[in-house]
Amino acid sequence: MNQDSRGTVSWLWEFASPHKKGYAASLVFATLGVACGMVPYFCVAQIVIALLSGEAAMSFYGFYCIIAAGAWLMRYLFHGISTTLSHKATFAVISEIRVKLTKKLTVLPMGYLLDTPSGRLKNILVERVDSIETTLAHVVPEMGGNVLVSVATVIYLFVLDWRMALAALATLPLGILCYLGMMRGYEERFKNYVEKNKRLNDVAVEYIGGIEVIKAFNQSASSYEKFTTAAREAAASAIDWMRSTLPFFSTAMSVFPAVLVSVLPIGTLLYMNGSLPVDTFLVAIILSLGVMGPLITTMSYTDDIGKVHTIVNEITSILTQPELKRPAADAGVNGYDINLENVSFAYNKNMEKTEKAVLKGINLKIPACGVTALVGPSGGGKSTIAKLIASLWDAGSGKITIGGTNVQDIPLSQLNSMVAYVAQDNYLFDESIRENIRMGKPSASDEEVEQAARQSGFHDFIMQLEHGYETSAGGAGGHLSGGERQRITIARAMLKDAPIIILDEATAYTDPENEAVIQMAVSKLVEGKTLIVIAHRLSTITDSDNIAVIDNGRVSAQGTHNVLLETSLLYKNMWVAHSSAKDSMDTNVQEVLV
Ligand SMILES: Nc1ncnc2c1ncn2[C@@H]1O[C@H](COP(=O)(O)OP(=O)(O)OP(=O)(O)O)[C@@H](O)[C@H]1O
Repeated sequence: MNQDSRGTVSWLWEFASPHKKGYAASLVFATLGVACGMVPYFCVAQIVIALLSGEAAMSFYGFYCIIAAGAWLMRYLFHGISTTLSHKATFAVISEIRVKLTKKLTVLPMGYLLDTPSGRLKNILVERVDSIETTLAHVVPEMGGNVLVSVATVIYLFVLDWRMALAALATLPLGILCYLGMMRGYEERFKNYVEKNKRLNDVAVEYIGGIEVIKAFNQSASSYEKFTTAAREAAASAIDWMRSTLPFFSTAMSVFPAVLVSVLPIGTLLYMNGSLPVDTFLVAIILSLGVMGPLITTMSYTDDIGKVHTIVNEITSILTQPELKRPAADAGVNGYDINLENVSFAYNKNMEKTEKAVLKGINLKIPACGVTALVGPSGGGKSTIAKLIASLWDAGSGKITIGGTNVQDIPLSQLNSMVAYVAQDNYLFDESIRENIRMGKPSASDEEVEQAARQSGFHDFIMQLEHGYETSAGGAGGHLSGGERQRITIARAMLKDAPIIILDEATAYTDPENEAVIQMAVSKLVEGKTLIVIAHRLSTITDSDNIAVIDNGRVSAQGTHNVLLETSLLYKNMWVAHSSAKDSMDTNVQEVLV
């Protein structure tokens, strides 16, 4: 999945380097903190030596007690400063990563977004990005500081007496072996845990999103089972991860501090044969106890290092996805006529050149300032044409031009400002109707929003709702009917005031009476614009300047309604079928009324 061969460290550096000053300062304070934490051990060593040598002056002991207490306080002060600095930098990094990810999502082809379950994307955006916090805010400064102080103390012990230094480090190899045991297969197990949790997220989102269908078709048992299976697998992966980690971890934690097992007998032996002064012996005992604290802290971060590769891979799997390639600078566009030249396309790239392609060499001229309708059998490729014009995907071969410029040479932001695309199921956010309409033009005032709704013929309808414009549209527009949602998305597109408007079955959920009202309002509003309408109800597009019949990925005929009735058998059949369905519906209605 990851397209980039860069290593984890290189990515972490890219994320963290804008805040390197904060991390460097945090590392300095962390080192000072750990160093201060070692000072009391030195003080205790001095006090014990003085006691043994018969030192009687209380001021001597008082001095070292004050130094020890002061250093202990400073340790927490420096640690506090260090962790504040590292967290400040890390939360900025996390926010920058999230901004990068969300920006990236806007320039990725729709195919990638549709093929990736939304639970998975949410999991990466929220949980995975969050889990980078431990690595950056703790591992970098605290592990760094602890390593530096441990190494300095061990060097000091070697200077004092190399034999006692080795004795102090005697438990280290066993402890390291335990850690190596813990780290064997650690990454795979963590990866498995992450994968299983992603699956759980996917299934949970699917379960909640499809709850209506599940209930309607009495699928609760099997759907719930899918959910519980995913939950069980996620739990099992966590248990497997912990089970193979904890025994090694606990052993390491018991072995590391057991320094006296080696220091005491070896030190006593050397002291007895007269080659180790008593004060050196005592200092070695105290420092060997002191050095294990930072070493254990250092080791405890190794599992975070084991996780970070998987976490970074998850994040970069989105960041390295190939984008829709577009130039940065605005392109010159000479008008708003649209031209498709020999355009072929397949959702699955491998099928681009086969009969299974969705579009197979489409040639279509859509003049500016007019209404072009795309009609044809279901699955013929009408919506796909609209989506390629709106640059939701790139054409596989051939080219699409707007005002003579290839859409692939137009930056997405410029294209987005030129095209308003209203699909059958446009998303409404869990905000008021007013805010949902305002999304068409974020700078619009309340009056402009209401004006757009009024001009689109929706104002009265909105005012009839319980809270008027402040009525919540609900998550995914769930509080409104299909027709109501479509009216809001049309008002949103009208407010955008783009020169090219695509209505892809945008009134399919609306009843015929309201559809006629909407169409009249829309046709007034789009004067002078390029309007593309995709419709199944042929009666709604008979007045179009240009109608293209799309069948099986090809343009099978083109012309006005009357011309097509003469020249296209497919169109004529569709018209006859539509008219007779309409007639029989009208008769049924009349029969019911009688
Ligand atoms: N995201 C997608 N991934 C894979 N195949 C897709 C995708 N979207 C559409 N298709 C397929 O592409 C073909 C053309 O679909 P398209 O929606 O363009 O047809 P349409 O003419 O607009 O149909 P309808 O009138 O039913 O909306 C269909 O076979 C459809 O299954």
